[in-house]
Amino acid sequence: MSEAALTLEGWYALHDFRSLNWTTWTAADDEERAVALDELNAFIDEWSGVEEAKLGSSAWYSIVGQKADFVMMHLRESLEDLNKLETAFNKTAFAPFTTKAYSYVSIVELSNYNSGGDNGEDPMQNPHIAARLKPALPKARHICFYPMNKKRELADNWYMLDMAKRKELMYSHGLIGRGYAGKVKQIITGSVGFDDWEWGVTLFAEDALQFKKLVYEMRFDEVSARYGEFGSFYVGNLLTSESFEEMLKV
Ligand code: VOV
Repeated sequence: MSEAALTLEGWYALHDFRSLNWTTWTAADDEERAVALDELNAFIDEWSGVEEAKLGSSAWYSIVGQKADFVMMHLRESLEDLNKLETAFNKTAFAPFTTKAYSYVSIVELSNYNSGGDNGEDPMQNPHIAARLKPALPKARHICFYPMNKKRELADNWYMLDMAKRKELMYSHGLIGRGYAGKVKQIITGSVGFDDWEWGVTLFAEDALQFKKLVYEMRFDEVSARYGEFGSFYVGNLLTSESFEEMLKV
């Protein structure tokens, strides 16, 4: 049996994708729409307190294309916290104007492929590692999310490669990624046992074109070229209360 990579886990993650029901939104009167937006803003205003208390982080982006209209990405200490958040949204007067589009449940994950090995230290006490496991989501202009698997086919089975080979392959993956330092920030969340794919990939960038450049370059790297399997891609733009209200103005 091949040796499993050791993983460190941080905050639980929920990507909550919603679509707007333009028919009911445009049919509502000004008063109904104002109440709905007030309750939505009150819900969103709570996120900054959670982030300041270092108990989680949330981000809010519009989605381009027909898969969804916006996504709320939440990182929190527990699955219960995530459950409370989606329920709190569902209770707002804004929620009836939306429909559920897609969701993804996972947990921020770091694996030991690139670490030097066990040096006796508790990795959770390392501030660099802690900051990656419990990150404040960047308020970058764009987001890109997609789920992925590592292949388990007879000829190409990631899970049957030995640790040394996987380390070697992941080293090259990391090298490509490092070429995008300062341009793309990645948050890898593990979802084995939680959702339909093995990982969620969330990328943040000021320039959306860098998503295409990075994902394309990685397609030629063996980890992705041979072993990567990908789900649907969601790409979007940073939202603020002002830009969301602007988008909803009728
Ligand atoms: C933005 C750049 C970037 C950088 C620097 C980077 C680096 C690294 C390192 C150093 C490591 C290993 C240690 C760890 O940190 O866990 C990883 C791990 C991982 N990655 Fe990555 N990755 C990037 C970016 C990046 C992208 C764009 C993708 C999607 C692949 C694609 O083809 O679309 C990806 C996937 C993953 C996955 C699924 C894992 C977990 C694999 C596992 O088997 O456990 N990743 N990744």
